Amino acid sequence: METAAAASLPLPEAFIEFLNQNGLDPSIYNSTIAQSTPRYIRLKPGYSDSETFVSEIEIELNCKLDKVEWLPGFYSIPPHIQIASTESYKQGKMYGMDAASGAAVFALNVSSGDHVLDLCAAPGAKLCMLLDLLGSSGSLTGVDIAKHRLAACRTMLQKYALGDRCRLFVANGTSFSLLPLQNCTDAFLIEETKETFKEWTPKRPWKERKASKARDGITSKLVAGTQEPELIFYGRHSGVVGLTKSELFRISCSSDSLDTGYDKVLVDAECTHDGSIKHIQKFEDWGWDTLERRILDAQRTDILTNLQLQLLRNGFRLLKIGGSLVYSTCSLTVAQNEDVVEQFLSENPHAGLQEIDAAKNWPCQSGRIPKTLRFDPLTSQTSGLFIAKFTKYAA
Ligand SMILES: C[S@@+](CC[C@H](N)C(=O)[O-])C[C@H]1O[C@@H](n2cnc3c(N)ncnc32)[C@H](O)[C@@H]1O
Repeated sequence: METAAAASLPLPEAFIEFLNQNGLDPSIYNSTIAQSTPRYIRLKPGYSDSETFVSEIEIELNCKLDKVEWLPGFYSIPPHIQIASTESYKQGKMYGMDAASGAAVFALNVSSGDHVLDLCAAPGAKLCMLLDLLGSSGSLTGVDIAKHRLAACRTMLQKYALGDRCRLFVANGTSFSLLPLQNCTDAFLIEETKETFKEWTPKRPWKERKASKARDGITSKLVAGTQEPELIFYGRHSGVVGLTKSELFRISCSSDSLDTGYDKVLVDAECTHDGSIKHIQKFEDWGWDTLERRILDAQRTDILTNLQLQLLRNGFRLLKIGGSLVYSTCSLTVAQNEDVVEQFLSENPHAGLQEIDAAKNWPCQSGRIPKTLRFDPLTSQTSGLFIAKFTKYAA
């Protein structure tokens, strides 16, 4: 039956077989669904409940904003509406962000004062939302292995003056070990003779730029985790200002019996992006053979699932006892989601899945493991996303 329905879709047979193997309905990749799925925008807190502001945006976009009742601050707009040229977007009062992605951030339950780690942070849509939820206390540490992507994230933080409590590291998330600064700063006596971090400025001395350029060449060799994380941005209240370099890097987690750590960790892992219909549709232009290489190749999937598991393990290692970790991917395959969760739980007796309370009103379904969630594009009217939330019972 499924294959017959799928035959009418412009998808290669190998992809349809892949979907069937993963228990996915090929009809979700129907171009009609892609065209009818709305776009979502997130309004900055302080603006999201202002009727005047909503009306202003409606005039700017020349369309009606429909409030997403199940997700605070989110509105849907017709899929063809472009937001990038509007003043509200340019001023950082409105962001383009899929509602399912917003749900992954919301699931983390970030509150003011939390120390949050975003282990796969670039290009930063979720990081910006995390910072908005954090408000004026706590801290956020963003990590990504791709320097150019994290640099784009930094540009956004600077442009919208969002990064006051944030620091960004180019580093391998599978081995990143730096703890939030609040745990150790009190213990330091900052010696005046040592060079300390001054307030961040994009204009760095020539000597520093040269050193950074030399490091760029080796960023791609971060894989084995031997490379020191590279701090590419820090805000005035991120805890970095006033520390020496050795102090910054000493605050690291070296033992497995960690009783301090981050209150909240987001692992929005690298994946095949097959849950995004818009992404899959791009292969019509890129060529279906590219899709076979990037999504269907078993060897690549093995490498990816291994990476996802390692990111989850390390994120959990850096989580404090009683803290929460959200693992999310925009893949709908079991291998990158439930299998990773199952494997992780089997090796971590101190990890448990947590119910996502807010999800009772969300348009999603349970994953194959109870308490995990799947946003399926067909029923949720969002992009596809998998979410699992863990807590740490002991070190
Ligand atoms: C799904 S994207 C993250 C999207 C991001 N959370 C956002 O909301 O904009 C996955 C990210 O993981 C990063 N990544 C891949 N391998 C990594 C690793 N070993 N350590 C840290 N980041 C990694 C990629 O560079 C990519 O930016």
